[in-house]
Amino acid sequence: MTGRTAERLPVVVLTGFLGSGKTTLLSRMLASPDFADSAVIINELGDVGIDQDLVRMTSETVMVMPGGCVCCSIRGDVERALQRLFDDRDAGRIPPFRRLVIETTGIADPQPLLVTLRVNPLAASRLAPAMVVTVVDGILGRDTLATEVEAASQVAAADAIVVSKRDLGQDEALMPVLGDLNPWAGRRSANLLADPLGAILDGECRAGAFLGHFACQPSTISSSRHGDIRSHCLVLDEALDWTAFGVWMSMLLHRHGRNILRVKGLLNIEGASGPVAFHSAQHVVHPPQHLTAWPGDDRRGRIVFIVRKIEPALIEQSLKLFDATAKVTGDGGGRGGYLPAAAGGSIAGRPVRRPTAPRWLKG
Ligand SMILES: Nc1nc2c(ncn2[C@@H]2O[C@H](COP(=O)(O)OP(=O)(O)OP(=O)(O)O)[C@@H](O)[C@H]2O)c(=O)[nH]1
Repeated sequence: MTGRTAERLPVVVLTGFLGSGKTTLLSRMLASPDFADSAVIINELGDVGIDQDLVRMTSETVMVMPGGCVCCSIRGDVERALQRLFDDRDAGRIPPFRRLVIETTGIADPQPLLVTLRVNPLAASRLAPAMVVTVVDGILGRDTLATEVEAASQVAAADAIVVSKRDLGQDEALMPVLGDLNPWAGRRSANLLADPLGAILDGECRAGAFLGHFACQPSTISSSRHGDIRSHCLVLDEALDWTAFGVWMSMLLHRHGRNILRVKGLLNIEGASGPVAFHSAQHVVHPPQHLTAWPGDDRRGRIVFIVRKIEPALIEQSLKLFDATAKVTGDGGGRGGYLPAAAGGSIAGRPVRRPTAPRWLKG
């Protein structure tokens, strides 16, 4: 090994379909001494990122590439991001880092990124061959693999596959499917919220053990692949009524189900002292997390939607209308009917007054 090769930094590409658990795993990694001194590049769909706000709490060197998908429209941005990271590091403008983690968007085919990392001169000279860790949703994974070509490509590219959400009751038929798709990758079943990191990422995956991994295939992707999928970020100046939001979200998922690929929000809820993190992937709504503090000075709520075949403006209009109606109706307004708790959604968990739903939301 030459002196130059010895300086090449390990790089992990963290991929996985929307909502599978990439950011959860990334946050765990960055909190671990094994991954101290990591620089992070996060590629998020949409103009306003949520992930980086959460991840920035655990790492100082986070670079975000919003607004496109790393596998198609912004490949040049990867090269620029790398250049800037190394320039800033060499000039002492950011803390020195000894490894790099790149989190792709949930709908990225990672192959073009891997090609870029191999052929870009800066990457080729400063980075070791990438190690690909693919997170597969333990509940939705099999369905997603059957319908989303990018999800299959993510699994195919993996050196290590982490199957998340074991605690929620994983689909037992998923592992054999993953084995068929990629017999070479190590596979782990995990509860990303609770398992020790060492159990999630076995020895092969840990920092420092990345050299000599795999050769990737040339890309065949075209940018039109994501034609039906759009992301949209809502920034909400005013605090939301939690009950109205829960009812609205339940109706939205009930009505538009599989075409709501992902919802992620940092919500400013009336009466709450900190933000509430909200996640759903397709029809699965995760329990909201009450955070103690906002990641920065901006206290406005923001919700990112990744949808297929839906006009994002309609979502925005209907939420605003719904929330406004809830506020006008108020507790004693008496204009709305009562929803049973089940229809009101597990979020609210109590009977709620239903504001008038826009026709677009009705089934
Ligand atoms: N119970 C449980 N929840 C999990 C697990 N892994 C992830 N989650 C939850 O799943 C939701 C989505 O996780 P994220 O880490 O944001 O998923 P992601 O892959 O980064 O999503 P995108 O950025 O949209 O692609 C969050 O509410 C997590 O807390 C797990 O193993 N168990």
